[in-house]
Amino acid sequence: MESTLKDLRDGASVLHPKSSVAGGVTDIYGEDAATEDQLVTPWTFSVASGYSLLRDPQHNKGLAFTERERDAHYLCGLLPPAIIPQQLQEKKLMQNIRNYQVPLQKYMAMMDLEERNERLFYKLLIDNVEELLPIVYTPTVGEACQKYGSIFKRPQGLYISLKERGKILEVLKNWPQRSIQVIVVTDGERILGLGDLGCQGMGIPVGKLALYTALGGVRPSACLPITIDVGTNNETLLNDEFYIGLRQKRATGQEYAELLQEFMTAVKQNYGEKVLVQFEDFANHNAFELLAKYGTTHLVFNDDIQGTASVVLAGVVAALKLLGGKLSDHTFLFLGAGEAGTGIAELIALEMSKQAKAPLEETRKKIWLVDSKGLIVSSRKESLQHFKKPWAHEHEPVKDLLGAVKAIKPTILIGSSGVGRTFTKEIIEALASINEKPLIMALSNPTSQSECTAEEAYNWTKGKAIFASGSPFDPVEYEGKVFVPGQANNAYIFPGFGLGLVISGAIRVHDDMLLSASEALAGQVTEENFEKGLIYPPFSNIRKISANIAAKVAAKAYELGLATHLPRPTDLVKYAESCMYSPVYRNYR
Ligand SMILES: NC(=O)C1=CN([C@@H]2O[C@H](COP(=O)(O)OP(=O)(O)OC[C@H]3O[C@@H](n4cnc5c(N)ncnc54)[C@H](OP(=O)(O)O)[C@@H]3O)[C@@H](O)[C@H]2O)C=CC1
Ligand SMILES: CC(=O)C(=O)O
Ligand SMILES: [Mg+2]
Repeated sequence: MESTLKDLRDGASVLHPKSSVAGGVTDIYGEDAATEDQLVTPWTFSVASGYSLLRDPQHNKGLAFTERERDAHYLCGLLPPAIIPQQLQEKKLMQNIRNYQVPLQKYMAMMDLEERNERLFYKLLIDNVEELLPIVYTPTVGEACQKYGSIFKRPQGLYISLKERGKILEVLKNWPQRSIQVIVVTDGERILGLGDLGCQGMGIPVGKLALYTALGGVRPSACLPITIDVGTNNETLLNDEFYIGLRQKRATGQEYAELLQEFMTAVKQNYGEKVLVQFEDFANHNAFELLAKYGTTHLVFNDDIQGTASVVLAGVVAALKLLGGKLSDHTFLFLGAGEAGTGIAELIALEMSKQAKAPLEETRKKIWLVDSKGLIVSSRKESLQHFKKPWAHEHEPVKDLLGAVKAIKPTILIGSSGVGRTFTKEIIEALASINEKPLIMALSNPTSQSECTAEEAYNWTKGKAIFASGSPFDPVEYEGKVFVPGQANNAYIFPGFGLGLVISGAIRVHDDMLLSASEALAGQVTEENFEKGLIYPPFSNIRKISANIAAKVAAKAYELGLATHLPRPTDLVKYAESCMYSPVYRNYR
């Protein structure tokens, strides 16, 4: 009864849902503390063996089960005689995956593997990250979301729709894992640059969380993908007989806000204050508001606004080695003034203001944005959405990007419009005529929405450009020289960033943590990378990179008094590494 006494000492009620029962096991869902008329979830736990062990993806090892394990766990006869170690299983599966010609087939093979044998899935992803990232993540995940209704086999993650209004807490309790550390949630309204994919956006939280584990080392059982289904305005999906979501137009206004409020409250109630909620691919009319509203009460992070800002700032800071000058010596022009565009602009302005000890209002003036109506200027201020207003500088109206390049003369051009091929030959040539080495970042995903291709960037600048894109491009040969494009994607940041929050027990996200993550990433670019024209390190080193990011983010959390994991570990890099999930098979007793 020790913990019950402790609860009483702490002033908690004996019926507190987190109270412990005899034996010291935490009664997480309050089954034992509930009164007879309260509803409880009848969870049971058992040791998997025999046939069910082979069908349990968390514990299945396939042909890697040893003789002793086969004897001890009733597996004899259920497997052919060969014993194949994990390394060889990996070799065979990589061969199978390479045999598929179509990326979506590779995606489906990877998802099947995840459902069959989770550790082997992560072993493949970690060891072959550069090859498999474009499969489980952008660009293929975009196509998977578009076709989710047809390729859907088994549900992954939690679906919370308007039908669950009033019982979201109960829905959360249906999820088998209880110690959740990271939730990635979408409402599917702005999936990459592909627009409203409704409930089929689930591929994104699933993919992002696979990266949380593979790239950042957060345990898979601590990750929870969620899609909030409030309907879709995508007519094609509404008329698609295989569509898996609610067949109605999107709920908005109070109805939407109340569902999100119930969700955020239930999440905190169920998982506590330290669970990280990552908002992903919400449309900007909700994204900024949700971040502002819940940023003061929950541990929330918007990957599109904040993660993207941190990764782009890192790339720009690294690129200064090639471009020369300080951050404040450069002039930035964005195509796209939404979540990504204004999020990046704000973090660059913040870093500039810290470096130059200048007011934010001043440093913002080095940054210009173009939206679908042209250059954002002061005469448009009244009609602008709130997140664009800080960027409405004094200038005469300019109707398009070409005009803006000529008028503003940027040194750095950033695409965050979600619209493919908007960096035309004329625009890139105009940029190259102003700059010895223009930095071009075409951030929009997937590949079809990239503002230009790597080949276009190098050809149209006659090999002068430093180029990075949101989705990967192959190296390009121009006049006998090979140019390696970098990948400016928030996947460099969010896994390490989240790990840093988790290991420090952070309770809030602070902008200074984004700057720390950025600094850590920029610091990982080597001379060898620079020589190839790269402004990001290769993804093959991502676990080391993530540990460094996590350590810097955690250090900042401690410095700001936002960390609850005490005492602070002395060597945070080593500590981060020691916390990272390993996909190597465990031995069974
Ligand atoms: N590489 C990475 O890590 C990331 C990439 N992205 C990508 O960035 C893109 C945009 O995302 P996000 O910022 O969230 O989207 P938003 O919808 O918030 O913003 C899009 C912006 O682009 C503008 N725009 C759209 N079409 C045009 C056009 N033809 N000409 C000029 N401007 C245009 C919009 O103008 P208006 O406001 O007038 O409608 C809006 O300002 C997506 O493709 C996404 O995949 C996002 C996050 C991370
Ligand atoms: C990468 C990402 O988060 C996006 O394109 O939305
Ligand atoms: Mg996103």
